[in-house]
Amino acid sequence: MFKVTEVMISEEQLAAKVSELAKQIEKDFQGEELLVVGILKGASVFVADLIRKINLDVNIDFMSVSSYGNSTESSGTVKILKDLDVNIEGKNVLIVEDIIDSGLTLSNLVAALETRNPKSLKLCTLLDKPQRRKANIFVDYVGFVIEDKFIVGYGIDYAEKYRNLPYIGIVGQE
Ligand SMILES: O=P(O)(O)OC[C@H]1O[C@H](OP(=O)(O)OP(=O)(O)O)[C@H](O)[C@@H]1O
Ligand code: HPA
Repeated sequence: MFKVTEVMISEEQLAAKVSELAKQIEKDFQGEELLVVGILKGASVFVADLIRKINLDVNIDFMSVSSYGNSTESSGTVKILKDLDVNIEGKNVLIVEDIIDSGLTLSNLVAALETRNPKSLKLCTLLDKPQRRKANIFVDYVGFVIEDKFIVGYGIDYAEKYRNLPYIGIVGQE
């Protein structure tokens, strides 16, 4: 039976990091407009907290993409299940993810969005698991670099469960 066996990142630590990331983003985009794009469903909680700490002219949108079929393929195309509502040509775009693992989702998504000619395209992730990386991507804003443990909470699921936990927990065998 799988259960959440340990807290990896507390609610307080998450809140402090979200504020810190928001301040960096605010500084980098002073005087600019910003389109924040949350990747469903995992990033929904993080993006909701993050935008409320960014004191800039911010618009938000969401995308839903399917997981890559073949995990050994790093240059495939991402299947877009829900596209952006707006045209990003000439806009500053910040993609917000909950976690980067192999990096395949994000690298394929970046390749797809670059063809639409945004003014800038930056990446933000709450969690980064570099040990599992298969695609080489540069991430502009990283919350926490974590070890290779299966985690849940704060939007992140295990079989669609635990997204509503207010902290990041480790899933283990009971
Ligand atoms: O770096 P990668 O190995 O590509 O993995 C990261 C992706 O996996 C998770 O999404 P998931 O497909 O589980 O969908 P969800 O956000 O709806 O839970 C996460 O939200 C990232 O989008
Ligand atoms: O550790 C994880 N937990 C849940 N979903 C994930 N998707 C990539 N890594 C993870």
